[in-house]
Amino acid sequence: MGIHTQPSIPTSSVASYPPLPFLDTKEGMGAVEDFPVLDFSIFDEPNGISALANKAQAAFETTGFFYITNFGLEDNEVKEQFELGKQILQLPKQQKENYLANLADGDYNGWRPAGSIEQFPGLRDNWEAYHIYKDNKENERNHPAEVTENKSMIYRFHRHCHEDVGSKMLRIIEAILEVPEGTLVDQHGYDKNCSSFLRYGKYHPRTAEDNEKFNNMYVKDHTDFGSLTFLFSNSIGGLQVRVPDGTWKDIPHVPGSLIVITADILQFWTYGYMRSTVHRVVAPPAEQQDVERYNLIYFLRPAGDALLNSIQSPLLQRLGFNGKNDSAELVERRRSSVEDWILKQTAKNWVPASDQREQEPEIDALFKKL
Ligand SMILES: O=C(O)CCC(=O)C(=O)O
Ligand SMILES: [Fe+2]
Repeated sequence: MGIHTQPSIPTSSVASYPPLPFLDTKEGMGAVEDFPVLDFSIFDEPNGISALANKAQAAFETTGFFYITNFGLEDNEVKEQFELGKQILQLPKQQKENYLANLADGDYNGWRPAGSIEQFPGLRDNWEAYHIYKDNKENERNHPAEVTENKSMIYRFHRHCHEDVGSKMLRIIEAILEVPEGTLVDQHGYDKNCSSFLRYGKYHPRTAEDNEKFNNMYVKDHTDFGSLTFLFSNSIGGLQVRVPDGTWKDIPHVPGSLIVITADILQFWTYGYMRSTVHRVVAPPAEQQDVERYNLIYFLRPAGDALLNSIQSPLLQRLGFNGKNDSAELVERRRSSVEDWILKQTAKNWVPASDQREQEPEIDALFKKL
């Protein structure tokens, strides 16, 4: 059914890079009890998938947000990736410019400079990222030596996120939806043409005065565009999730965990039963405010030619998630492909701040009449 266990990643030369500042702080962090932790070590046990499905189901109905532990990568393998990201993003600007992503066309493969988008009128964002798309022919491009020299290590990590963690998570969702094995996994074959990618990100710290000008915001409220997003938890705060009563919760660091964010495609596919997580990044707590905030994220997306049409699920039928009350706009939207949705959403990042939709990700607007 498409789940492949990858061998673990060997320690490479990257391990000798200077370590990142992994700070230990509680300030600004919420309570971990608010979100479930799925222990993947039980996945292959008899009833393991249904136990994990039972644990995840309520989260999918509310925030779409939870953690995974024991996901098959050692702490030092994850740390090695953070360090590699730091190494790439510390390269001189002129060098990174050789690897610019074709952002205007919605293509993130390569370097995305800080300040690419206007966050508030006249004010540009403070984050840059280096993106590595899947190891497929159509994604080939030039990369700095830091990438090419570590290519096999990077792609093994990439594949583990996609084919192991991603497939297991999709299998759990298939169990929740009571659909045949493979219904979702098969739409995410690693060899299919899609825009899944690994992000090495870096937020440049701002002064307290600048933070105030930006309403303390690093990344405004948004949902992610693919199916699932996996963020490797680290101790630098700032990530927040919107909960059903409309308030925001700080996301606590759970050492050794992977943070899961549900993204738009799952909301489309389930007639809105599963919620695309509304999240944002604010300036980290005071004691971390001067720290460069690195992140490491895998964005899992289905094949680009898959449709936004919903899947046939006995659970959804029983619960009445059948699209009967969908707006004409939503019905129309469902006829488009995954690639079309992702490209249109990405393009919106380039809309001037004064014309941007305030406080309401488009997925909220499309589904609010349900
Ligand atoms: O940096 C983070 O914690 C989250 C970033 C994020 O939401 C994104 O890149 O889509
Ligand atoms: Fe996000």
